[in-house]
Amino acid sequence: MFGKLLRENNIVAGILTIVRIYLGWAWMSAGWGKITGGFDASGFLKGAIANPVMGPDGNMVYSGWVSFLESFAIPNAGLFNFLVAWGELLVGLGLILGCFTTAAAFFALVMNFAFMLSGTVSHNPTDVIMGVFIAAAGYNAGKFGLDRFVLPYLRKLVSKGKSEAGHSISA
Ligand SMILES: COC1=C(OC)C(=O)C(C/C=C(\C)CC/C=C(\C)CC/C=C(\C)CC/C=C(\C)CC/C=C(\C)CC/C=C(\C)CC/C=C(\C)CC/C=C(\C)CC/C=C(\C)CCC=C(C)C)=C(C)C1=O
Repeated sequence: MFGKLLRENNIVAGILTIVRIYLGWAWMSAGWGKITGGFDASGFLKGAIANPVMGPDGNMVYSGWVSFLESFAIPNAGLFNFLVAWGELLVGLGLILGCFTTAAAFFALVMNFAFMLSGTVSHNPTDVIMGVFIAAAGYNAGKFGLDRFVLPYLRKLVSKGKSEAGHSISA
């Protein structure tokens, strides 16, 4: 019942539009700041490895993640500087405009979890709460946005492609 309300109700769509724009603005300005300010994640990554998240027993909780940072993220810091800065900007734009909203919310969550696993709390948990509602609402979160036009257009394009493929097979 709650799922249906989230995914179909117009008032919920209106509330999610406000949440989307608020969250999108935060992502977009963070990304824009990184792109224009020259961003280097390597200091943060080294810090995350030196001070990993510890459990109550004094052991590392996310040792697999720390290995990933050490063996893949640090040697490819240039790639992550690009991915994080532009990812933040695009996710922000997508959420503000309501364009590919579900995909934008999904990638926002990927980044929130990457930051939290690296030991930063900041406003990641509240971003996650907003992101989960936006992603769970699917089309309804972008109903008052570009998704209203973009998704039906893409659906038409795909079904046209499918029927053309069908013709060529049967011909
Ligand atoms: C509070 O948090 C925090 C931050 O701060 C927000 C931070 O920084 C940081 C600091 C961060 C660092 C120092 C980096 C740390 C690095 C790591 C931990 C390494 C590991 C990192 C990762 C694994 C993350 C990697 C990044 C990923 C996966 C993100 C990738 C993102 C994308 C590819 C973008 C996806 C976006 C989508 C899908 C939305 C796209 C939609 C748009 C752009 C809309 C555009 C629309 C238009 C332009 C309009 C045009 C219209 C169109 C197209 C439609 C046409 C219409 C028709 C009808 C045809 C921390 C810690 C933090 O704790």
